[in-house]
Order: sequence, then structure tokens, then C-alpha cells
Amino acid sequence: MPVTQKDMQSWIEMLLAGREANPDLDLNDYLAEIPKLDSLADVPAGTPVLIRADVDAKPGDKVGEGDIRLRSMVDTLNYGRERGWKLVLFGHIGRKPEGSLDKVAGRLSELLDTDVTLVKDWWNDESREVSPAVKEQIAEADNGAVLLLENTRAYDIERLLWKAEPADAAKLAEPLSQFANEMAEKIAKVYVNEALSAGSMDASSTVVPAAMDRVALGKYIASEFEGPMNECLKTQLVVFSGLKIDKLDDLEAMISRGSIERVFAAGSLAMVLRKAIGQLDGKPVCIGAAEDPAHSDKPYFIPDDRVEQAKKMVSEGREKGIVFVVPVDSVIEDGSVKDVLQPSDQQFDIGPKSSALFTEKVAEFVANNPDGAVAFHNGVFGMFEDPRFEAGTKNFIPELKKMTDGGVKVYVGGGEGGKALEKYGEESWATHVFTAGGTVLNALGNEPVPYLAALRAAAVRTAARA
Ligand SMILES: Nc1ncnc2c1ncn2[C@@H]1O[C@H](COP(=O)(O)OP(=O)(O)O)[C@@H](O)[C@H]1O
Ligand SMILES: O=C(OP(=O)(O)O)[C@H](O)COP(=O)(O)O
Repeated sequence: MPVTQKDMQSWIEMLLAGREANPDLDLNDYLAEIPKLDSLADVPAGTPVLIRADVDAKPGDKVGEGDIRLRSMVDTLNYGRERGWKLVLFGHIGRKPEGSLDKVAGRLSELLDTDVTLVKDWWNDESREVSPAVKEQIAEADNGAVLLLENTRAYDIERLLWKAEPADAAKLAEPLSQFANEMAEKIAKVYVNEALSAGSMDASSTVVPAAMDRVALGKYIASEFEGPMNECLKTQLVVFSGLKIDKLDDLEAMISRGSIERVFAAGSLAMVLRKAIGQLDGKPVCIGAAEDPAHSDKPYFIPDDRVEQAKKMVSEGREKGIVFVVPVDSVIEDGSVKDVLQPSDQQFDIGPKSSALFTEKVAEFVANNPDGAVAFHNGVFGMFEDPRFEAGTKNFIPELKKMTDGGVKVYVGGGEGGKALEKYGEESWATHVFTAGGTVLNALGNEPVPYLAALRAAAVRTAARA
């Protein structure tokens, strides 16, 4: 059913409000209200079904290389093909508009053992219309056919909500309602989300469901949220690292859930925690270039407000008995190791003393925790792609195996942390490796995953109409 501009405005306001829109709902409340794939069992053959697909993948030369997200969709796609649905997949690749799904179409075709047709130029940002040729192409496709629309991020409409503020909702309601309605009118009125990692505010994930008659969650996403993600909500030990300082918000949200007892930090998270702990304990710590305002435009820069946030987190955490394990030495840009950073030093990895400390603290955790404890690992300890800065990450991966062998359930977030496990260990060293990084952090924090919020809203709307 078409969505009005007014309804779209409320929809956008709901999305932008995040948790505040539904403060009483937790992850499982969202999941409970979203229909699963089997709810579409009665959709007749020949029906076009729009699939928000996890196509942000870089397949290598062989099946199994770089295609983990594509493989995650196979059950859902085969379910639709067996029923004779015309599957229209759409999704993004990378952040840039010029990315192409060419290679992904080829690999999907191998995985599904059928042709996957890549459809270019399917949307016009100026006229805000789906290309009429696409409608014809779908009409002419055989039952069970698979079409893949080219990179959604090639179009401005997909990115309109990325930087939106609540005050923009009225202005954005017009183009976004047109987009959702065009997709429903010219492509499909049934929508399945099978893109676990697509946790950003892309219109394809968050807005298109508003105009759909029926929506459902794909098999893989449903099982990931119901199983491993739910286990991670009980995490006692968290390893947080990487370069993005905004992960501090995720860590804060995870701590506020109440189960975390021990935090291991490396990368930017470690820098901000070292600074905060130094100030709290009256032993000032220099974090080098990361706190030099001349570097404020760099990804490793840590602004003062992040230090304040970390101080609050540490002091409240300590009151609850949480132990923060932070590095005691760093590898800097010339490959040398320093216990104390000078103002011009930039850290690229944790040093050997830190690795030894982490090993000791992991052993302590394994010894003190009964079977069934949960650990969550995210990110990498340094710029591990460069051999000079890989030791911290490489040394820690076997600790995951020790935890697993010691009866701890170990979950690894996707992204770089997953790649490091592949590079320095084996998948079996962890209980489960997620195919997404950001979405998992989001789900473990306090904010709803945007696509779950959208699917729930669509399901509530459909139920109200029935
Ligand atoms: N000092 C550093 N510590 C951690 N990661 C770093 C550092 N310097 C550069 N990086 C790079 O940042 C990337 C990982 O950061 P981030 O994006 O936060 O992790 P993820 O992708 O797992 O969420 C890696 O490619 C890594 O090489
Ligand atoms: O690779 C992705 O996520 P991830 O790095 O959080 O696992 C997804 O495609 C989301 O990408 P985005 O962060 O550009 O929205």
C-alpha cells in the first residue's frame, strides 16, 4: 500500500529517534514482531519479491574466498526460487557510489547455480522514478529468476538519511516516500531483508519497507539474532579495539547492560581509556599524536569529550567491579616500542609487555569463570596489515582458542577482527564468527538496529490494516 508523505515523515522521525521512539523494546521484542520467511509460504509463484541483500562482499578467485556474506543468503534465496518467486536483489557495495556488483553477480550465480542478471541504471535521482525498463524486465523474467540491481549507493536517494537530523524529516519525506512507492509499484510489494551487515541508515533497508504489503526477515538474519547475538547479550568479557573512536559509545552501551566484568582494550579505545585512567588515578598519561589538536582531522585523533566520556565509564565501571585491562606499552610509527609515549608519537600496535599482560588476564578469567561464560571480541589491536604492526593482534588470536578450550563461548565480530582470526588462527578457535561488525555492535548496544526498527514498523502497519 502506498505510503503518504505524512506517514513517511513519522516513519523517518521514528528511525532517527532510535531507542527513544520505543524505549521499552529490546532486541527480542523487535524480533518477536517481525515475520519470518516462512510467513511468506503462501506467496504464489511468479510474484516479484524484493530482497535487501548482503552483497557488500569482495569475492576472490574461488568459492569460499571473500564471499561469506553471499553464502549467508543462499538458503533464503533458494527458498524463494523453489517457490517460483522472481527475486529482485538490491544492496550496497562499499561506501562509494562508483562501486559495482559485477563480481558479486558472478559469484552469486555460481553459488545459486543459476544466472544472476545485473540490472544497471534502475533508478533516476532526478525524476525519482524506477526505470520503466526494469518493470518490463521483471515481467519478462521466468519464475525463479534472480535479478540483482546495481549498487544502491550509486544513487543519492539511498544516502539521504545518513546525516539527517530529526528536523529534516519533513523535507526528506517527499523524496523518500516517492522512492518507497516507486519500488512497490514498479518492482515488488513483498520484501525480505537478508542483509545482516547492512546496519546503516540506507533507504533500501530502512525506508522501502514502508510501502510494502508484506515484509519478512531472512532465515540467516533470524538465526543470527536469535542464537549467537542473544548469547552475546550476556557477555562477561569484551575485547574492544580498532581505530574508530565511536566504538566507545558501543562499549558504553554494552557495559550499561550489566553483564560485563572485564574489558580488554587496544587501538583508539585503549588510548582513550589510558588517558582517562591516568587522569582518574592522578598519574597523567601522554597518548601522543592522538591528543594533538593539530591532528584533529585524523581518524586516530581523540577529542577531549571522548576522554570525559571514558572517565565516567571507568569510574562507574570500577564501582561495579569491572576490570579495565589496557596496554602498558606501544609500538610506534618507526616500529620501536615505548612504555611512555612522547607528544609526537603515534601508536600503531600494542607492545610485548601488553601482550603478556593480556595473556595473564585471559588466563585469570578462564580460571575464575565457570563453563558457559561468554566473551566478545571486536576489532584488531594495531595496523595489522603491516607486518611491523601485526604482533599484538597475532599474539592475541591464540588467546581466543585458550578461552574456547577453557569452556568460554567466544564470539568474534565481523570486519577486521574476523579477518585477523582467519589470518592468524582458525574459525574453530571461536564459537561463532559474525559476518557483520557494525550491526553486531549496534545490536549489543542500546540502539535498535535501523533495519529491525523499519521491519517492525512495517509489520505493525500491516497488522493494523488487517
Ligand atoms: N593503532 C591502530 N590500532 C588499531 N587499528 C588500526 C590502528 N591503526 C590503523 N588501524 C587500522 O584500522 C582498521 C580497523 O579499525 P576499525 O575500522 O575500527 O575496525 P573494524 O573494521 O573491525 O570495526 C584496521 O584496518 C587497522 O589496520
Ligand atoms: O561492511 C559492512 O559492515 P561492517 O564493516 O560493520 O561489518 C556493511 O556493509 C555496512 O557497511 P557501512 O558501514 O558502509 O554501512
